[in-house]
Amino acid sequence: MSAINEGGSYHSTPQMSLIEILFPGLGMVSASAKHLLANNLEGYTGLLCTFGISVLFARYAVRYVWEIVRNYFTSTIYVSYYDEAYDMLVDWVADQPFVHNAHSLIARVRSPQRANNNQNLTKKKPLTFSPWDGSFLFWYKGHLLILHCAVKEHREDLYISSIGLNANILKNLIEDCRERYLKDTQRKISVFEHRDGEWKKARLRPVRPISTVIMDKQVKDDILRDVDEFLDQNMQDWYAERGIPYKRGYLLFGPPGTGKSSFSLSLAGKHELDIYTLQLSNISDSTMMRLFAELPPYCIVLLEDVDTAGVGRRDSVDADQESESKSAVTLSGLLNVLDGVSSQESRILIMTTNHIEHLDEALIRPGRSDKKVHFKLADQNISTQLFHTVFKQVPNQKQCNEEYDDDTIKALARDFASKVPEQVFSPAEVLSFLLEHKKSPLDAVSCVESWVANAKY
Ligand SMILES: Nc1ncnc2c1ncn2[C@@H]1O[C@H](COP(=O)(O)OP(=O)(O)OP(=O)(O)O)[C@@H](O)[C@H]1O
Repeated sequence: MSAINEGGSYHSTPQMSLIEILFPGLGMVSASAKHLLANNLEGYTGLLCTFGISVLFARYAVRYVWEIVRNYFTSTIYVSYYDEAYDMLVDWVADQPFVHNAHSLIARVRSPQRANNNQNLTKKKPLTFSPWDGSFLFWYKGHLLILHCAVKEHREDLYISSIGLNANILKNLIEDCRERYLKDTQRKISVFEHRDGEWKKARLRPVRPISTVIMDKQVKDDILRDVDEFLDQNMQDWYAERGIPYKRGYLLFGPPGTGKSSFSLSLAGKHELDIYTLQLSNISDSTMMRLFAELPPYCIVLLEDVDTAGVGRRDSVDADQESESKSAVTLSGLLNVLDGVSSQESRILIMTTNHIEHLDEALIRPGRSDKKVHFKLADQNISTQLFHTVFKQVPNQKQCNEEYDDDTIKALARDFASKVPEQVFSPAEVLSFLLEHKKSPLDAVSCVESWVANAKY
């Protein structure tokens, strides 16, 4: 251990050594102070120097003591930005009184989906503030806690610490955040996307009743029964006893706007499952493998438009090109991940495509796509049901449509559907037309022929 003597050289003393052990660097600071004063820096200059050095040292000492306290006398829970616990904690923190006194904050526009049920969202683009980049003290159930926000490359990780070596109060807090978050997100589906090679919750979508996705009744009943059966409580054991991997895959195919994505979201809502969506065109095989390995049990993995992701038929893909591809998923990479050990069990895979004919046989064989569901353009039945969806009599809206009783609506629906040519328009197109005339079913019927003529011919 060294200090500076009057001549500027270094020497060691036992006292200094002890101080240096407790506060590394203090010896240097105090020797420098002595040195300055010994050189006859008098009056205010000397005082100012001493004061400055003391302040510097005090800050250093406080930080040092704090590090010791933090490491040996506190408990800490770390919450990663990429984990859903982060969303739970941030939502809770944003509503805490200590946020008002925080000196470093981040402002976010809170989307209506993320707002609490009891929050007034009449204001356009409501703002929410949360602490950012710093440490913040607050009280929780009589305990003094510290929230530390550590910003790294535009993202922040959170740490909460309490005094004492028992982390129970911190666990209680996270559990409270979780309960509150689940209450706020009831009847909503969490949609996860990949960001920086990790899953991150991107949005909450309101649950859409499966009855509002209009398709052939038999086809719908068949797939719903299949999913119900797969998710049955005893099914995992059933699969395990027979050594069959517990996973199920569906391929939804058909023209754009026929309800493939809507059906997937409704299915997730019906079974209270989260959806993990992957855009295969902008990730590599290794990233995809890691993401699949990190999937939680019981979720839906949605691979949309698989035909556009460069995983088309093997005969149309240059073998060299496939093996060299480092930035996009390859067909063999995808097949490996769907079958491999890293692929999470107890998950439902849904692939959607507009062009089933562009997909390799290997991708759509049973085991990877256990059921293939054809989503069709609107036929008479679909057009009739869409008409009912838009003009159905809702009790508290009856006064708007009181001149139309159920029988009249039925008759108008039949009339409307007979004027829409079969297998020409997608349900999305028919729905869009009906919404333009949502105030008047009569208008919808009288305008449909000219719409058909203008739209397609
Ligand atoms: N069968 C349907 N029943 C009810 N609504 C539908 C149906 N098909 C489409 N729609 C409506 O049209 C819109 C687009 O549908 P959706 O995105 O589900 O189609 P998609 O088949 O997934 O299209 P794409 O192949 O382009 O992804 C949705 O808002 C949905 O409400």
